[in-house]
Amino acid sequence: MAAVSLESVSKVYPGGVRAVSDLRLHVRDGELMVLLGPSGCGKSTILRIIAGLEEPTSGELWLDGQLATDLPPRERNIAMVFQSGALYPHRSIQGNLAFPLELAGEDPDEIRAKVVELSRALQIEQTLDRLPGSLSGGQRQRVAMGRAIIREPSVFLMDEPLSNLDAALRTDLRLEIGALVRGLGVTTVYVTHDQVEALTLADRIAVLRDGRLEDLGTPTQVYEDPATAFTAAFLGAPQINLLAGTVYAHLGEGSVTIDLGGQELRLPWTDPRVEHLAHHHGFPIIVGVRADALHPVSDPEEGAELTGRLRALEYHGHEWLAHVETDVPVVDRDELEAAPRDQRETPRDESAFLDRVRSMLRLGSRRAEPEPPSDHVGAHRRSDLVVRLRSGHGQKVGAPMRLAVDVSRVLFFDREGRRIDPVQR
Ligand SMILES: Nc1ncnc2c1ncn2[C@@H]1O[C@H](COP(=O)(O)OP(=O)(O)OP(=O)(O)O)[C@@H](O)[C@H]1O
Repeated sequence: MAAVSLESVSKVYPGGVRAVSDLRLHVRDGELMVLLGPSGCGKSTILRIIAGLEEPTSGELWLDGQLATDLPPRERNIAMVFQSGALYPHRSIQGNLAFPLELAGEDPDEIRAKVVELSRALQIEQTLDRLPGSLSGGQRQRVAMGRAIIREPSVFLMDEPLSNLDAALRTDLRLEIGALVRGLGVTTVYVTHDQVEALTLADRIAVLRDGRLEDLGTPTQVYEDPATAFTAAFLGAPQINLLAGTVYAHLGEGSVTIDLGGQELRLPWTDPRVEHLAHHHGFPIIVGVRADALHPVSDPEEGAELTGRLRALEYHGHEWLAHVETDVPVVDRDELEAAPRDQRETPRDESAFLDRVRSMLRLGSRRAEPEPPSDHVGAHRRSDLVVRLRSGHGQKVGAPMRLAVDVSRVLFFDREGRRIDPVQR
């Protein structure tokens, strides 16, 4: 039985903003579900609907098998922590933690015991007699979590609880939140736009885009086997390379090639993805290649190679990132935004396809190159491939670079951004 079920839930705010669209999501009992997506995709609205702070426009909410759509918030047995959990400034930390139990009329000795136990788990036992004003941001957030969880809610909701903390503290507290909610076995829905938080914390991640569920799976499923190009681009740093290609099935030769504007990748018939790719013969697709699926080599295998010129080398401490200029048309994530889904191009109508793809995913960080000079083909935008290197040793900026492509890890998406071969869930 799902502890929290949203059945076809939609939310349209007064004024017409559609924040959530036809969402079906089942959070299992004891599960830590992370809602991940860019700003404005509806994450907080979903959390507020679960808490009862917002009414869905349509659809149903079920809590522990009971229809809860119209249940008042206080009858839901749900606790919520926000970005900066507000504390009572004139009550000690002990008083803040005890407050929900005092309200519930619990025995003072039991309250004291619970407060001490929880403050130990949250590593704030030395602060119990102090006022919130004297605590660090991280300690205050620990108290806020403790206060929310002390009355043992059946569902724990967290809305970006770490976003106001510095990086080191975020890492510490992230680990502690995971340990705490798993230790207590409380069903938790955790909202963030930080992919690292999502990947490290979640049992499952629900990726949201424009109020819709884009993908749902364990961290490894959504990272390694993403259902859409949007998910692939949202998860992972550096961001996945998204290339525009065209599929050609060669029945005689027994292979499928992906034409990448002058360069090509080849898949033998033995590759299980070929069967699905062959249906797209003559059509443009999106090819996703993670930075660590590319390796500089002197003698790559035919059909698993991309060539270019090393334009820049970036030192990141634990790794180097090579920016390799190629003639491969790169799909620019900055320009990807919601595309109309009823639009259809004819095969090989690549410039229309690219225009659409550019307007499909709007997420990101990588800056587009200036418009291509005249020796570039068609309307394609030429840009860099990003390659992860363990060492920059021996690499010379400006030199030609041959890259072996780990074709088994390449992801193929149709022009709507959906995976061409079926994902495993
Ligand atoms: N009370 C409201 N009235 C009208 N529109 C709203 C209201 N609350 C949110 N919205 C809109 O609904 C959409 C979803 O907002 P929501 O806060 O749920 O997204 P989010 O993913 O949590 O964003 P963020 O990460 O920036 O907090 C946005 O377009 C937002 O402007």
